[in-house]
Amino acid sequence: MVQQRRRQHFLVVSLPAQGNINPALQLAKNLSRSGGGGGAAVTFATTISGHRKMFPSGSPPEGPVSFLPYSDGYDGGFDPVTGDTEGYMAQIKVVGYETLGGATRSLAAQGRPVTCIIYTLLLPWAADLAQELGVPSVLFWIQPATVFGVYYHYFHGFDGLISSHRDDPSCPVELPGMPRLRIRDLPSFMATPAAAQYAFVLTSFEEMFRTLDREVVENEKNNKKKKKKKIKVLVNSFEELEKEQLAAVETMELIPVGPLLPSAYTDGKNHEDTTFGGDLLKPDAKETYVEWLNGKEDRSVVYVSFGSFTVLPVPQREEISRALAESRRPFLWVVRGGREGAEAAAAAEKGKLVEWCSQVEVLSHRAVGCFVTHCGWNSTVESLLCGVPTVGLPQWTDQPTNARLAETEWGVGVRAEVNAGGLLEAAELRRCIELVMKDDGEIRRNGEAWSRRAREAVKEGGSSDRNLMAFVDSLEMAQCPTQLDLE
Ligand SMILES: O=c1ccn([C@@H]2O[C@H](COP(=O)(O)OP(=O)(O)O[C@H]3O[C@H](CO)[C@@H](O)[C@H](O)[C@H]3O)[C@@H](O)[C@H]2O)c(=O)[nH]1
Repeated sequence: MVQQRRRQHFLVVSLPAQGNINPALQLAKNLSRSGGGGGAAVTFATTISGHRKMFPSGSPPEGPVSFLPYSDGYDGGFDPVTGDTEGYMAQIKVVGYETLGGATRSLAAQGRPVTCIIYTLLLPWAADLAQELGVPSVLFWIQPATVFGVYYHYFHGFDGLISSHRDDPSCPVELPGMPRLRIRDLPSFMATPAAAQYAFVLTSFEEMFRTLDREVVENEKNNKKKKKKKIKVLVNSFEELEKEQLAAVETMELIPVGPLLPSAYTDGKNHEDTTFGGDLLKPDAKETYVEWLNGKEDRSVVYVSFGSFTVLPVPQREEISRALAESRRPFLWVVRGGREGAEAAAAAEKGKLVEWCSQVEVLSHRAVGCFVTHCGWNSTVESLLCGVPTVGLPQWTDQPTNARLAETEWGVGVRAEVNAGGLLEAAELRRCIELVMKDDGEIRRNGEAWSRRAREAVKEGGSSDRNLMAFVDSLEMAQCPTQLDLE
C-alpha cells in the first residue's frame, strides 16, 4: 500500500509587531524548504498596515513565501502605546476573522487551498477560523517553553496562589516541570497588576489556552482507539535549552524548532538569507554602524537595545547614557523615541547612536562583546546563538522570566538590579557590563558553549530542523485523503 502525499499550504498569521513578525517570517521560510517535492507552499499574513510598513515600496520581494495582507479594521495603523488596545483586540478579532477568512477562501478558489493555519500570540481567533475552514491549526509560541508552562499552570489552578503572593517579589514559585522561579521572575501580567491598557493581555492568553484545551478534548474524542496523540505547539526554542519544560504539559507536544534566525547566521549555507525580511522601522544606513564596527577590536563593543516596543523614560536614559559615556568601552545604542536623556552618550566620541539596525548582523559581528537588553525572547535567542553575553534590564511581559533563565539556568548573562524607585543606576550598569565582558569569565565560556549547541540544533539535520520536517510529515500523513492500493 502506498500513501499519496498532499503538498501542504501553510498560512502563517502574525500580529503586526516586530517581535512576532521576525520569528514567524523565519518559520515561514523554513517551512517552505520542508516536505518532499519542492517544498511546501507558504503564505504569510499580517495586517494591511503592518504589510505596508514591511514593504514601503508596495510589493514584497520574489521568494518562496507569498504575502497576504488582511484588514484588522485599522488600515491606517494602530499605535499600541497611545491607542485603545482592548478595543483594538476586539476589532481585529471580528474584522481579521472576516477578512482573513475571505482571503483564504479566495486562495482556495484560485486552486491554492490552505491546508494548515499557524498562528502566533494573541490571535486565538485564527484557530476558530481554521476550524470553520475545516483545516488544522497550530499555535506558534514565540516565547520560551518555560513561559508557556508558567502560563499553562497559572490558568490550570495556580492563579490564586500566585496572585496571593504578588506583594512578595522574592517568594519562591514551584510549578510542575518548571525551574525554580520567584514571583519577580514571572511574566509581568501575572506578577503585578497590569496597567489598565494592557489588562487585556492576560485575558487574551487565557482565551488562547482555553482554545488549546478545547483542541485537547476534541483530539481525545477523535483518537479514542488509537495511541494517544497529543496536540502540537511549535516553539521558538531548542531541545537542549529547555528539555524538561518542553515536556511539562502532558496533553500537548511542544515542538522546538528554533532558534529562528536568518540562515546566513546559523549554518551559513544560505548566504542570501541575511535578514528576517520584515522590518517595520527603517534601519539606519548600514555604513553608519557596520563599517564603524569593522574598525573595532574583537569583543570590545557594548551593544544596547530594548527591542521594538519599549521606549525608556528619560531618567533611565540619562543613567544609561552616563554609564556608557563614563565607560572606557565603545558602544552602539539603539535609541528609540528621540534622544532626550541620551545627550552624554551622543556626545561621546567612542559611541554610536542609531534609531534601528539589523540586530542579528550586529550581534554576529566579531566586535560585539556584550548586549544590554530588555530580554525580549527574540533578543535572548539571538544573543544566545551568537554567543554574546547579556546584561538584562527586563521591563515587562515574559522578559523577567527570560532574564532569570539567562542568568540562572544557562549562565549566559546577569540581571541588573534597579533601585527602590525602579531605576537602573549608572554604577550598577557599569558593574554588570564589566562582569560579563571578562574575557576568561564563566559567563563568556557558557555563552560559547550555548552558541555551539544552538547552531547545532538549527543546522540542517539538527534537532530543530528534524523536528520541523517531522511536524510537516505528520500533517501530510494525517491529512492524506487517498490511499493507492497497488496490489
Ligand atoms: O534595532 C533593532 C532592534 C531590534 N531588532 C529586532 O527586533 C526584534 C525584537 O524582538 P524582541 O527582542 O523579542 O523584543 P520586542 O520587540 O520587545 O518583542 C515583544 O515580543 C516578544 C515575543 O513575544 C517578547 O518576548 C517581548 O518581551 C516583547 O516585548 C528582534 O528580532 C531584533 O533582532 C532589530 O532588528 N533592530
